[in-house]
Amino acid sequence: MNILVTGSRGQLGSELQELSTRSDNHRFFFYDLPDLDITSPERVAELCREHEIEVIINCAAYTAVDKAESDVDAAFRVNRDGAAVLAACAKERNALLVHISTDYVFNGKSHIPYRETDPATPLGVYGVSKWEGEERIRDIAPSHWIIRTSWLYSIYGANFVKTMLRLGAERSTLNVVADQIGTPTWAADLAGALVSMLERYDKNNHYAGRYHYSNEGVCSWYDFAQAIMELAELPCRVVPVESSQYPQIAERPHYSVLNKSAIKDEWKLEIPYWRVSLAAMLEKLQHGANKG
Ligand SMILES: NC(=O)C1=CN([C@@H]2O[C@H](COP(=O)(O)OP(=O)(O)OC[C@H]3O[C@@H](n4cnc5c(N)ncnc54)[C@H](OP(=O)(O)O)[C@@H]3O)[C@@H](O)[C@H]2O)C=CC1
Ligand SMILES: Cc1cn([C@H]2C[C@H](O)[C@@H](COP(=O)(O)OP(=O)(O)O[C@H]3O[C@@H](C)C(=O)[C@@H](O)[C@H]3O)O2)c(=O)[nH]c1=O
Repeated sequence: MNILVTGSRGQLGSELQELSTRSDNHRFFFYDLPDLDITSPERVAELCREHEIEVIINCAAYTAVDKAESDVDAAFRVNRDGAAVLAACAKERNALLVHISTDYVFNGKSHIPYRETDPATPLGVYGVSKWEGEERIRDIAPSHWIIRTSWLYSIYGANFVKTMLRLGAERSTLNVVADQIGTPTWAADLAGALVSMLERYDKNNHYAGRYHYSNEGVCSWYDFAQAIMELAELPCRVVPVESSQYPQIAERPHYSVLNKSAIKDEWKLEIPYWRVSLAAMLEKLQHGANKG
């Protein structure tokens, strides 16, 4: 199949690029700004025509959670309107749209892992813009997978793991919130899951579905930071604090663990435990693979 990957220089897009070199079954076409702006219907249509695209994987997004609170129009333009543009193009071409969304569509009031059918009531602009993007896709594209994930990190780009490694090397103590609970996800695992699903995708069988995917297990950002320091053997002491002691512009959900039963049962995926994946990512970084 011919697959277009948007936002290809981000964390997930870069992991897909790395994986694509090992896939003989598909032809991947990777695009990011400025060559492809997903808010341009003309450019999206042109590239899809040129490469005879059958699947679009949308990794493009506005992901700056705090900045989105003041940069509202930009967040909605990419996360809602860009998603709608891709959905319209997928419909026109009879193509599958694989769209990535977030645990931040939930308000965090639950105490059991969120299912795909649980109501979305996002707390901030980023979450609302991603939720509205999901809704546009459901309304427009007959064939789509909406895949919600959480706490992504990668050797590529900027993320919490790299921030902790940097701060851990500079400081002797670090305050990290312990009352926000979720699950980290190595973007390499998510990329692998997407490719594995696409290997088994039947393009004659239109399907609209929503799935949750993260690594296995549960932790707070504090636990995550603690594990990073331990595995990277950094002497920094991580101090657990409440969200109120670490003021941020956007409110984050206190609990955003995702229930992954649907994707595991339907696609027979084996998902690694978050600490195992963290160790694998750090190992890769240690071997000089730090990208961006
Ligand atoms: N990061 C996380 O923790 C999580 C992310 N997600 C979701 O997963 C997906 C992938 O995230 P991740 O890889 O971390 O994202 P990144 O922020 O690493 O990458 C997003 C990419 O999209 C590009 N982009 C931004 N605007 C446009 C546009 N208008 N047209 C085309 N490309 C654009 C960005 O370019 P530039 O950098 O130049 O702006 C960047 O290269 C996103 O949908 C995100 O919402 C879900 C849960 C957690
Ligand atoms: C750097 C730092 C962060 N924190 C807190 C802030 C925040 O609550 C949490 C994580 O910080 P970040 O800024 O990396 O988190 P954030 O940008 O909220 O990460 C989110 O990004 C979007 C795109 C998603 O979709 C989410 O799944 C999630 O990954 O850790 C500390 O407590 N101490 C620190 O020193």
